[in-house]
Amino acid sequence: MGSDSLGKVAPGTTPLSVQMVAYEGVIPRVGEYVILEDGDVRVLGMITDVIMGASELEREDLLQANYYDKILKLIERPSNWIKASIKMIGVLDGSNISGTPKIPVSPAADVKRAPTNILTEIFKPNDGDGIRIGSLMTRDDVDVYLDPDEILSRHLAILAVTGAGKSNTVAVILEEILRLGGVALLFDVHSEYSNMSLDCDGCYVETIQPEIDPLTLSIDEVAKLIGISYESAAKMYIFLKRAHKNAKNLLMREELGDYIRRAGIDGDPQDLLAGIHAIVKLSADEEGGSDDENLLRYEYRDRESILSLLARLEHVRERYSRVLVSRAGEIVDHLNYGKLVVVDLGQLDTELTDIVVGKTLLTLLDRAKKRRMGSDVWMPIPVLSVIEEAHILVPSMMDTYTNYAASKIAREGRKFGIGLCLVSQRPKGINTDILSQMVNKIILRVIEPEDQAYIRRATEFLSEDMVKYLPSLDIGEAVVVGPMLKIPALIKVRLSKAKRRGESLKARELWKRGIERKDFRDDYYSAIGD
Ligand SMILES: Nc1ncnc2c1ncn2[C@@H]1O[C@H](COP(=O)(O)OP(=O)(O)OP(=O)(O)O)[C@@H](O)[C@H]1O
Repeated sequence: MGSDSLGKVAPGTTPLSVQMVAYEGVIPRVGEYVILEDGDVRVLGMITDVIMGASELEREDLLQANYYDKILKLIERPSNWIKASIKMIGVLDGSNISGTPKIPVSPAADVKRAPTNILTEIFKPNDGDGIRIGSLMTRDDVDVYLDPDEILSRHLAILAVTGAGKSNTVAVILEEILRLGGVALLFDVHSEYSNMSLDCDGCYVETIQPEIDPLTLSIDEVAKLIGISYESAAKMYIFLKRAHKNAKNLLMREELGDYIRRAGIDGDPQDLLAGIHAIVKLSADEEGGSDDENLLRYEYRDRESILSLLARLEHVRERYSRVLVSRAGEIVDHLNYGKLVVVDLGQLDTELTDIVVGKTLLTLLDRAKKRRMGSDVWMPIPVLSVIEEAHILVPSMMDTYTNYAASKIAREGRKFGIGLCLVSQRPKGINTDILSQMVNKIILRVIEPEDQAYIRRATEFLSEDMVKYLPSLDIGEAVVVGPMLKIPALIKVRLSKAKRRGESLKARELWKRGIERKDFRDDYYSAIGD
C-alpha cells in the first residue's frame, strides 16, 4: 500500500457511486478527492460520507455501555473499520475529465488520494489567469481559480447565513476582477464597503453617494418614487403623466423656471420634478379651471386626487432632496477599467434604494446594448454588478423595480457583457426565477433546511450530497458549483486584505478602548460645551 492509498472499492458498486473500505489506520475526509484505479480506467470521485465501526462491539445484544467496558478489558482496543461513500465525478484522461463511467467500477479497485498535480491542473485558471478564490477545503496546497468569463456570462449567487463569510468572498472576487483590469459596480445597502481599500496593484475604488437627475426618470419611475401606479391610483397616475409631459415640454422651451417661480417652490429651472410639482401646485390653486394649457384641467370631484398628488410630490421632494439632484450625472459614468464603483445606499430607505438600483441596472444594460450595437456611447464592458441583501431588492414575494431590472440582466446580460452577482443571507427570500439564472453559486454555511431545499431547487449542479455539507461548514468554507469551475468543489475562501466596515465587531476590544479613552457620554458633552 502506497502513502496515497486509502483503501479498496467494496462490492455493490454503481456507475454513480461506490463504497470503499479503508486500510487500517487510514481515515478519509469528507470532501476529499480520490482516484479509483480499475485496470486502465481512472475515475475521479469525491468522498461524501465516512462511517466508522468496531467489529467487537457490533453484536446487537450489547445494549449497555458496561458490556463495552467488559469487552474492552479483554481486548484493550477494538478493531475499528472505516467505510466511505464516494460519488463519481468523471473518468480521467490525464487531467481532463469526461462524464461519469458507463459501467460500475470493479470491486477491490484501488482508491487513492488524488495527487496534487492533477487537482492543481483541474482547478487552475483556464487561460493562464483567473479569480484565485482560495484553496480546496481538504487540500490547502491546491489553489482554486474561478473562470471570470463564466461569472460574467452565467452570473453568480453568494449565499450563506450571516457571519459565514459572504462579504469577504465578495471582496476577494472584486479584488481579483480588478487585478485582471475588470470593471465592477457594487450596490452597498449597509454602507459596508464604502471607502474600503482593496489589495491589488493599480486598481481603485470609488465610493459614490447616489444622485439621480429627475429628468432621466421615466413616468413610471416618477410614479414609483411617489408610491403610486396606474393599477393602485388611476386618476393620480393620469394627472401625474400629464404634468410630466407638460413639464418636459416646458423644459424644452426653457419656460419651466417661470412655472417653478410662479408656484413659489424651490427648484432649479432644469429640475423636472420641481416642474411637475409646480404644475400640480398651480393647477390646485387654479381649481382646475385655468386657461393655461400647461396646467391640469379637472372636475371638482377630482380635486381630492390633485391634492393628494400634490402632497405626495411635496413629501418626496423634501424626503429625497439629497438624491434627486437636477443635472446629476449617471452612476454608470463613474465606471472604468480596473475600478470598483461602490454605490453607498446606507442612508436611503428601501423604496429609494430600489429605484436607484433598478434604474442604474437598466441604464447599465441600455448603455451596454448601445455600445454593442456600435453607437458611440462609451461604456467599459464587461461589468460585474453586485447586489448585496438581494432578498430585499430582488424578493420572491414582491414586485420591485430591481426585480424587473435584475431579471432583464439575468436573461440578456450575457449577450451585452453585464454580469450579475446576488448576495444574500436569506436565499429563500430571493426571486426563484432570478436565483436559478445565477448558474454559478458559492454557498457558504446555510443552516435552515428550507433555505437548503430552496437553493437545491434553484441550482442545476448541486447534488443532495453537497447540500448535506452546508450546515456544518466553518467560516469561509463553501460549496462551489457552476461552469466557473470544471467540477463542483468544497473550498476554503482565502481571507481578503481589503479593509471594510462590515467585519464582525470585536466587542471587548471596543469597550476596552472606550474605557481607556474615558469615552463617556457626560465627558463627551461637557467637552463639546453642551
Ligand atoms: N475565508 C475566511 N477566512 C477567515 N475568516 C473569515 C473568512 N471569511 C470571513 N471571515 C471572518 O468572518 C467574519 C464575518 O465575515 P463576513 O463579514 O464576510 O461575513 P458575512 O457573511 O458577510 O456577514 P454578514 O451577513 O453579517 O454581512 C469577519 O470578521 C471575517 O474576517
